Amino acid sequence: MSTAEHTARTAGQPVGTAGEDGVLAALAGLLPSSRAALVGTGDDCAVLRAPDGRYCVTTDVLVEDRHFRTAWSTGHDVGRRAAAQNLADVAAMGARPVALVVALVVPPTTALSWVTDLASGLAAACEPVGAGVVGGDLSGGDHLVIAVTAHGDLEGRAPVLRSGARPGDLLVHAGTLGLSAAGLALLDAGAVTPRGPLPDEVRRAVEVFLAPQPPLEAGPALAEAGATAMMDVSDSLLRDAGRIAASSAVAIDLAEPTDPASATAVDLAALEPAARLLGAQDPRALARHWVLTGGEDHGMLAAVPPGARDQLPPGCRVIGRVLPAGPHGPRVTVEGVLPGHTGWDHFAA
Ligand SMILES: Nc1ncnc2c1ncn2[C@@H]1O[C@H](COP(=O)(O)OP(=O)(O)OP(=O)(O)O)[C@@H](O)[C@H]1O
Ligand SMILES: Cc1ncc(C[n+]2csc(CCOP(=O)(O)O)c2C)c(N)n1
Ligand SMILES: [Mg+2]
Ligand SMILES: [Mg+2]
Ligand SMILES: [Mg+2]
Repeated sequence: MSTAEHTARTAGQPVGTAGEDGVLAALAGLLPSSRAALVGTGDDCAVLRAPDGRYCVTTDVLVEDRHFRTAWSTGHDVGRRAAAQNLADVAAMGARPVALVVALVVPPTTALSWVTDLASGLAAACEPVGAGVVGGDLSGGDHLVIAVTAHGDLEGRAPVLRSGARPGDLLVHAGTLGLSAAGLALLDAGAVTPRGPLPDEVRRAVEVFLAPQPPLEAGPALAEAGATAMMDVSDSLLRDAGRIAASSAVAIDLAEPTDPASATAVDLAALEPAARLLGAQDPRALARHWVLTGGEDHGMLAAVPPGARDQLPPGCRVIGRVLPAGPHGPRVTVEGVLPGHTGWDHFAA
């Protein structure tokens, strides 16, 4: 279908029924392309040609009550999270973040200290990786909105796209899986209060939800190790592995997290206390659900050739394998089984 036909057919449809992919498809082809774009829309970052090389750029927005609640998160937490999710997109190209610009929409009643806390959170996330905040914009509005644009230096490496995974590759992951979703579930149920004393066994989940700490070093390290495809996990392991599968025209089979021999079994064990605190009838099943469908941990998910197994960066685990697409086309299975619910979609029906 041409973009014009697509636009005509879908014009009256609310975004709430189109789904994120539907909204992006409606935009695709209407947006002007850039002479400088080596990689345009569709990956974690665009890659632009610069006079002496190429660099990455990406943007992500945080919206009050959609991504965070001020009853749970301090300004510092939101600043760390806003930086982290963009730094993770840069790292997921195999680049090192260098500079952010930050646009803020702030209701007039917001305490100035919330905004200065936000700045200190941005600094806390950026300084350790040598990135700076070099500009932004300010507006008043009804809700807090934080839009961050991040720039990354590929240091001469080729960018690692979502589209390069090949059958035979190993699927690897660095970082946590499901902790953020567990933290959200605990806060949402009122099982913990963020600024009250947190039980030790669930502290990490709440902390990761409030301010994820992606293993940013793993991005460039995986690129150096020969990663063929990479992205950060923002919407869920299943959904984002599905994006690598679709972009690369391959199938992906994940290890079963409830199998004690699988690399994701450690995630399951870390999540079960949270599931028990929530009174889940089957804590393992809820923990498995978080591992597979929870987003916002922002770990690095990559495909690597089997020969790279011995050069994986610290903390990187093999969690699945890349297969030919087969008669069903690109898709993600868990030990051969097609999962039902897959993860977060802002515009899911
Ligand atoms: N409004 C838009 N206009 C043009 N391109 C867009 C727009 N929104 C998203 N995209 C592009 O679509 C692709 C997928 O976006 P998406 O936001 O899902 O990726 P992400 O930022 O890696 O993930 P997340 O936002 O879940 O952290 C990216 O290449 C992004 O630049
Ligand atoms: C108050 C509150 N309710 C729900 C969630 C869960 N959530 C929101 S967006 C998202 C996916 C990634 O977003 P994006 O694709 O925009 O990066 C998830 C898992 C939250 N963080 N805060
Ligand atoms: Mg991403
Ligand atoms: Mg995004
Ligand atoms: Mg998303």
